[in-house]
Amino acid sequence: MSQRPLAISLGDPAGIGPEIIIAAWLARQDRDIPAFVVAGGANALRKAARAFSLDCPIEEVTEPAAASGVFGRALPVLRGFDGDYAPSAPDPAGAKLALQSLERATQLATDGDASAVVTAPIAKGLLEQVGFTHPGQTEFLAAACGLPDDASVMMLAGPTLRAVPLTVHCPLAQVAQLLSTELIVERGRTTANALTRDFGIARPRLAVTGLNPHAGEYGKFGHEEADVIAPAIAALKKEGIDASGPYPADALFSPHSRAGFDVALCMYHDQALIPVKALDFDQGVNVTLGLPIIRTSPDHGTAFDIAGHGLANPGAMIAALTMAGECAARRSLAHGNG
Ligand SMILES: NC(=O)C1=CN([C@@H]2O[C@H](COP(=O)(O)OP(=O)(O)OC[C@H]3O[C@@H](n4cnc5c(N)ncnc54)[C@H](O)[C@@H]3O)[C@@H](O)[C@H]2O)C=CC1
Ligand SMILES: NCC(=O)COP(=O)(O)O
Repeated sequence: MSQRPLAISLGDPAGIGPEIIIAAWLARQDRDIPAFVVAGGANALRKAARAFSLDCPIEEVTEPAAASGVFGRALPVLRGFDGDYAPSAPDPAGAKLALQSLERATQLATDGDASAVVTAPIAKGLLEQVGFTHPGQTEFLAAACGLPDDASVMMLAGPTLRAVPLTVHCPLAQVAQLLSTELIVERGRTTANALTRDFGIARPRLAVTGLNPHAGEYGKFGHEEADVIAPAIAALKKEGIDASGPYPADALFSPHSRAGFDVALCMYHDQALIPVKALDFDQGVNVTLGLPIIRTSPDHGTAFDIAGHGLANPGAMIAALTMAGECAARRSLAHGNG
């Protein structure tokens, strides 16, 4: 296992980020969670621990390398910037802290000082108000790695199902125009490579959904399956990738069908995220594929409605930390650092 810590961004301090980070630290021994360091926000985390009367000492560190030594006795937090803890009351100051933390945690990974970045939830609309210009963190991370926004691919992964939305944060009305054979081939290729590199699946099986009801019903309910999706599947197969479909999306997530693939490539956000969250909400991980760095995140959002109430389940954050650690170990082994 790599000795470098995982870097966690705080997320929006008005959301459930602080409480699930603290809960994950408290579970570190029981759940065998790799050492992590939070990028900034020591005051906010200290106040959150106090608000829940949790025994979570916060220790500020100046270097990420110090985090692994601290992790057993205290939650290590990188010194540098801070803010307040006001659960359920999002404001621009909190959004600014969330952005600073995201930028710093990402930099730790791109500089090689952290083995992966794990992001706590942010509210994209609020972040935009303080200068965030990307649709989401998935695209921000690609840019931080010096790649075009569309180089990164979002995958939602739980114990039961993995699913990739091929189009993500866009109006549903634009999905059909945004889909192209090239986009499906590129994202399918990135997904297949990442499942091999980071998840150890030698020959991943990709099941591709249709866009329309009944995958178009022989053209009666739409033509994207024949015009755009089937040619992409043929091109992926030609590259030696085990892709099949297009399948009617309504039946693809049944237990019978799930046994036959490693990942579903879905045409739009909700087609992919609804089944993963319905099946695995408290263990669902959002993982970014196609980058030189590893990034995971819990599948859920800021949950402003329950922040500060002690209702947040830390399971998805713990799963994100565990998955990041496993992917980092796999990359480290592949580089001969085992
Ligand atoms: N990875 C990220 O940074 C993500 C951020 N978001 C952002 O979060 C904000 C709120 O989005 P919503 O659609 O309301 O989704 P949400 O996931 O924040 O909340 C949906 C529902 O699930 C509940 N919930 C969420 N996480 C929970 C947990 N760990 N334990 C117990 N209950 C939980 C909430 O209380 C709420 O009722 C948006 O601004 C969105 O941009 C949404 C998804 C992912
Ligand atoms: N619905 C997933 C989501 O909003 C997470 O997006 P990102 O910030 O990880 O790109």
